[in-house]
Amino acid sequence: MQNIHIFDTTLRDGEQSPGVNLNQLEKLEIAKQLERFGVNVMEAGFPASSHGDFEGVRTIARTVRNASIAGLSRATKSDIDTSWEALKEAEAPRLHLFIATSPIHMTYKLKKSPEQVTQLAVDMVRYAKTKFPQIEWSAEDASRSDLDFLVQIIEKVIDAGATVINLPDTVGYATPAEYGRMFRYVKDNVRNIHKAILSAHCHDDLGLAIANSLAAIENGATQVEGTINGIGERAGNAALEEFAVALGIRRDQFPFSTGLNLKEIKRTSDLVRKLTGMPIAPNKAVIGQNAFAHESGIHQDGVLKHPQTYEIINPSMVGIESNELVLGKHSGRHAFKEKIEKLGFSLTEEKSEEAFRQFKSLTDRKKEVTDEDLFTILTDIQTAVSDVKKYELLAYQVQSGSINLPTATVALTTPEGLRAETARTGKGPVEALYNTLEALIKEEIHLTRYQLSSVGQGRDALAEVHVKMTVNGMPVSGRGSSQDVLEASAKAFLNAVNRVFYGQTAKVLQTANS
Ligand SMILES: CC(=O)SCCNC(=O)CCNC(=O)[C@H](O)C(C)(C)COP(=O)(O)OP(=O)(O)OC[C@H]1O[C@@H](n2cnc3c(N)ncnc32)[C@H](O)[C@@H]1OP(=O)(O)O
Ligand SMILES: CC(C)C(=O)C(=O)O
Repeated sequence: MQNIHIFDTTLRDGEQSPGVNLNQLEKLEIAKQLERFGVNVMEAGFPASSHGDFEGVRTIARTVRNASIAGLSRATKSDIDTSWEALKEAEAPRLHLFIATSPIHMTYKLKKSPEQVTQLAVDMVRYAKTKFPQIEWSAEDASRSDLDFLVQIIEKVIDAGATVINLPDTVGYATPAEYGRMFRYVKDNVRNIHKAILSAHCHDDLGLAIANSLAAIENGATQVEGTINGIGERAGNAALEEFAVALGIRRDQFPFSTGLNLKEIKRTSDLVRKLTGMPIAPNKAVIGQNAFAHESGIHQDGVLKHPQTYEIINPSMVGIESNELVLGKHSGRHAFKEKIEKLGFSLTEEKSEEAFRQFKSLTDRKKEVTDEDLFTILTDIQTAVSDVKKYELLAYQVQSGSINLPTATVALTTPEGLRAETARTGKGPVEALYNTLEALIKEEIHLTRYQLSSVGQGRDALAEVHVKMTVNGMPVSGRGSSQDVLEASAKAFLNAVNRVFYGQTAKVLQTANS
């Protein structure tokens, strides 16, 4: 059976989703989970785009050992040099070099003729080959490019040393038949194509990203690129979990295998959702909340009689188990540590102790502590930046009702280590709380998005808040969780503000300052 290489770009194209900005610890946590999921290549970022991205890529290159690490680069020597500096310590570094090949991109964006683009592509692949063992070359906007021009330029970049040829549907314009035809044409007409792997990279503007990826592998592609939860520019990229499950369920139609461990899908998806703050539609295929729910009587009757009447995917295939009850009030450190490992976390002694403290405090307030609760606590602790000065919540109180004006009182420590407290009113309890926090933090803050969701089900579910805001004009996001909605809201607010004080938001800082 033909094996398909999986190239994950959650940390690069996925991070290009509007409003998503991951710090280094968050990127690293996702990278480690992608490694567990079994991707062959992970694109860790675009090193030349900012200092923060450079550091993020370098950290991942130094840490992840079981996947090739790629970095995106324009066709310029300085982008290539920066990428090499970020990637050189990876086990299997890969440069992802791109340049657009469609008439519209060459004429209006690059302002170059096809001959100039060809020369630049060849020169830069040759230059990159002096550093990188693996070069993936992408013909940006391939699906709107002239096929014979594609054939010519691909032959030349392979001769120059490219080992992977990626043909992206950059703007999600292609239909499956067209996209498949392009791969067939390239496969049949590029003289030296046997020296390279052909790769598909699809966007979902017309909702065809998975259909197009499948058409590509039916026509010669042996690598597929995509992101977890389908996040990415505009309507997003091909969702890798959907692609993997489509192959798993319809092997009769698609006789291809991957090295992915499908049981890691749920965890990978949860982690990406949590850290990016990108919500998942309940009806999203494979990982949406309703993907395995049956509401109507006739369906329920069928499923009770024989699950496969209405259920083509067994939830356990993607790591969704029935909500397991875990550890309680009387559990000790040994059982807790074993549980941490089972959930896939590897914490330092200090972080493990902090997790145990938070777990114990939760068992005082919550009847049932589930795996989902623990996953939330552990993710927050694992990605918390502990060694920087920041704002910390000491205490808060909010009074709210239909008669009095909602009023919040907050006490916090400032990055200088001082205690500050004040009170403000608002139209509702969250606004009162945020007005108070704004009054305490001497920066110009504008909240642009507030999103509240619950982790798990039931009256005592944890609240999770994601916010987006600008701090002194810089866009930044934050998240917080707690059993108390207001505490989760305050934590999310401070988490966003604290990112500004930590170097990992360099990408955001640079963009805003430029
Ligand atoms: C399809 C894709 O997803 S491609 C990847 C897109 N991702 C991103 O853009 C995210 C990161 N980008 C960034 O941080 C910034 O755009 C940077 C740092 C890379 C560049 O910033 P700036 O130098 O300010 O340039 P800006 O983004 O405004 O314009 C891009 C320039 O690169 C050129 N360019 C675009 N693609 C390429 C390429 N593949 N090779 C060489 N040059 C290119 C453009 O023509 C333009 O050049 P010009 O200034 O001579 O007109
Ligand atoms: C850089 C390339 C591969 C890309 O992201 C696209 O064309 O969508």
